[in-house]
Amino acid sequence: MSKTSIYGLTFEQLTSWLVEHGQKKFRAQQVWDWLYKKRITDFEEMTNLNKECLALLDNHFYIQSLKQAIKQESSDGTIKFLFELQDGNLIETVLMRFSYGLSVCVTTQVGCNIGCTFCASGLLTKNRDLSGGEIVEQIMKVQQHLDRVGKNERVSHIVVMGIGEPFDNYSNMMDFLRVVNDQNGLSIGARHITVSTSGLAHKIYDFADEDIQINLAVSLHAPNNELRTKIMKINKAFPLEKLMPAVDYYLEKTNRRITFEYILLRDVNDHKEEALQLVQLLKDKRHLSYVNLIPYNPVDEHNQYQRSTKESIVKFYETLLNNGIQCGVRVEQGSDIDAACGQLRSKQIKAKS
Ligand SMILES: C[S@@+](CC[C@H](N)C(=O)[O-])C[C@H]1O[C@@H](n2cnc3c(N)ncnc32)[C@H](O)[C@@H]1O
Ligand code: SF4
Repeated sequence: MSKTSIYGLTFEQLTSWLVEHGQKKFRAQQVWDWLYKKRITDFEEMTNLNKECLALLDNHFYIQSLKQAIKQESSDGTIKFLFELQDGNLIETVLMRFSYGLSVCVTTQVGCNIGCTFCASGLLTKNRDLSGGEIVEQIMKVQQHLDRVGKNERVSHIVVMGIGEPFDNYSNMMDFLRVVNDQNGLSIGARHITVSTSGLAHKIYDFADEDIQINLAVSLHAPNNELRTKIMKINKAFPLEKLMPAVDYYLEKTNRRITFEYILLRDVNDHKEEALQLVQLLKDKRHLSYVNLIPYNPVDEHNQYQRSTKESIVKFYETLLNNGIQCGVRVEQGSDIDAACGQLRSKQIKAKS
């Protein structure tokens, strides 16, 4: 029987599993305290569990499987981790420091099949989905790094914006969200967690119907179908006529704000014309919309794109703002390391091949 990651179980799943295996319900809280409060990595350290329970856990689960392959530290405090999974695949996880706290960007898939034309993550097609446990373990590895540094710092925010399309790995992503949000464990507030999608409209409906208050970001990047299809192939399957009704459903159902991500690509989508089209697209939902303008992180393989000039970024921002659209320009993190998501992984794979 092959073991699975204990991080992949929600509190309810662990409780039922323990009860089914003849253990008392309260053991679940003991196990979670060891995992998420004391953050141990070996079942033997769970000293208040009886031998039978320890053997049971040890026979069915493991705690950690990710190996740190590379750690790059930026002068601004950003740390990028490259982890090797049990099967040898590589993934990235990033720790970022903001005035409001420490945020971790997690990966949900090994590669990505959506293949956006500007993204390093999509350079290598998807090998497989990550399990819920493998996504949770990324947070635990970063938290354990912080524990070792010893400044009593805690991961306070999560962005599901690493390699992969989270809505293409929906149920594992939801298990992950339930584990990290659970008050019995890490208790990271739902409003401190953001999931970003390239726009899988049917899953936006599902996400709106979930009983959890996680923030949603939609990678828009263009205000019309022609341009969006050029930049993002996914727009063929989910054009704006499908995406925007899903967005409207989400807003109506949750009454929570959506962030629209918009990478500014020089002379591609950064003119006044596109800014005005974006205003039109969002004007009926501007009270619940926020546009995050993202300076493009150059990727060698996508050299058809350049970062917009500072001047055009400011003009685009002002056009949105003057027309009543709430917006901001993303503060860059880790620009002196392989900052674009998926870049460190693809470089490492190229170097090995
Ligand atoms: C890597 S994706 C992962 C989440 C999801 N697949 C999505 O596309 O929203 C997270 C965000 O990074 C952005 N991104 C990808 N490549 C980028 C680059 N080279 N420079 C800046 N942002 C980039 C994406 O457009 C998206 O908004
Ligand atoms: S931007 Fe998101 S969806 Fe597009 S290729 Fe990159 S990870 Fe995949």
